Amino acid sequence: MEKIKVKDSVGTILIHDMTQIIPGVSKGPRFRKGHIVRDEDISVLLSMGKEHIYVWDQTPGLIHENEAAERLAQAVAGSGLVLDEPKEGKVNLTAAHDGLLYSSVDGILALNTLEQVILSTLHNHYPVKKGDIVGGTRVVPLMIDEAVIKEAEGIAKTFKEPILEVRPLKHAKVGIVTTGSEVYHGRIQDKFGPVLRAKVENWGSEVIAHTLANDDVSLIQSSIREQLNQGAEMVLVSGGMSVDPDDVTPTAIKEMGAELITYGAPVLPGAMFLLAYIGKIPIMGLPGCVMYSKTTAFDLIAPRLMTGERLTRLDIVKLGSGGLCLNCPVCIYPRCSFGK
Ligand SMILES: Nc1nc2c(c(=O)[nH]1)N[C@H]1C(S)=C(S)[C@@H](COP(=O)(O)OP(=O)(O)OC[C@H]3O[C@@H](n4cnc5c(N)ncnc54)[C@H](O)[C@@H]3O)O[C@H]1N2
Ligand code: MOO
Repeated sequence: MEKIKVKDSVGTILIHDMTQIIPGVSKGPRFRKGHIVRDEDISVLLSMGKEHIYVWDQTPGLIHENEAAERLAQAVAGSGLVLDEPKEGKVNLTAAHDGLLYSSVDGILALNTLEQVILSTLHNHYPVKKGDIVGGTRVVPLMIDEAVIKEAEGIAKTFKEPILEVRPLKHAKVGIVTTGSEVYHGRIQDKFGPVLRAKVENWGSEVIAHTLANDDVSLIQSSIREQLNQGAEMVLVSGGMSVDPDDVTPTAIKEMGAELITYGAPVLPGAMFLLAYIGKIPIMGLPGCVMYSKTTAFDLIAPRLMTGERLTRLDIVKLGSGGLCLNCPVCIYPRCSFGK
């Protein structure tokens, strides 16, 4: 590519965004691609350390960084994503709606293995709000061989699912069965139900029934059945999940003909979590920590179920790496390592 002295560049067209960084103040394009250099720009360009600029070079087979970034973004984007305009050679992918990011670890690796190709994303299963940036694409050089981008596009097509996708959480009718003799007999006030209701509503779903049940297998089972008859599409059973003789919730769920996916999850807090299905309907057993701790296994697993994903035991055991909550004085999940 031909370069010319900035001093001689008045009237030429910039072929890429030119970034100015003022430490502690700002970072961004001071001049955009396509800008026609004016007299008064020369001193600014020199102050940004640019003594030379490139002149457009139409070498066949090479494409500009902006086009490369756009094509990469299009290749990886599935539903629920918006592609921003290229800025400084980079294209951001933002969430078109609230939901959960599904990002393919293998797909991201395959693309980044190509020289000079960059795809950077949030973690798989990151909860996102509409407008959040979930990933970005760019290439390293200003002009890149189009064959590299074609290869990236080909790789993206070999994956069954999109490399990046934001899935919305579907509205679910949720039933809650709160176990525990102390609550059932009114010895203490129920503090679990309100926590679960708030989480369910925050995920855009609704609680259609809330039943208190003594620590009694058949009473817990009949409470679950009744909620299923009322149309529950997900049932949460709280308490009675650990090792005391009165902890009968797992037995109740297992013995009512549910398909047990897991009793136990490599997540702290939330190790005594249970997931089972009756037909398509997930039944979860939630240990006491789900009431006590701000974020637990429940927060990692329930939103995935609400996207319609059917989870296997392997999905649950994969949570071990990153499954340890740091118990920060103020919870900043998901901006932390939990669930990553
Ligand atoms: N030796 C062991 N101890 C504990 C284990 C273990 O494996 N071995 N597991 C621990 C873990 S992890 C958890 S989490 C807790 C609780 O598990 P549970 O689900 O069995 O909880 P409960 O025994 O039913 O209740 C614990 C505690 O919370 C109060 N509670 C329960 N439900 C309500 C409610 N609806 N409203 C208000 N308060 C409620 C209950 O009164 C108890 O004080 O066990 C660890 N221990
Ligand atoms: O299940 Mo406890 O569920 O680890 O705090």
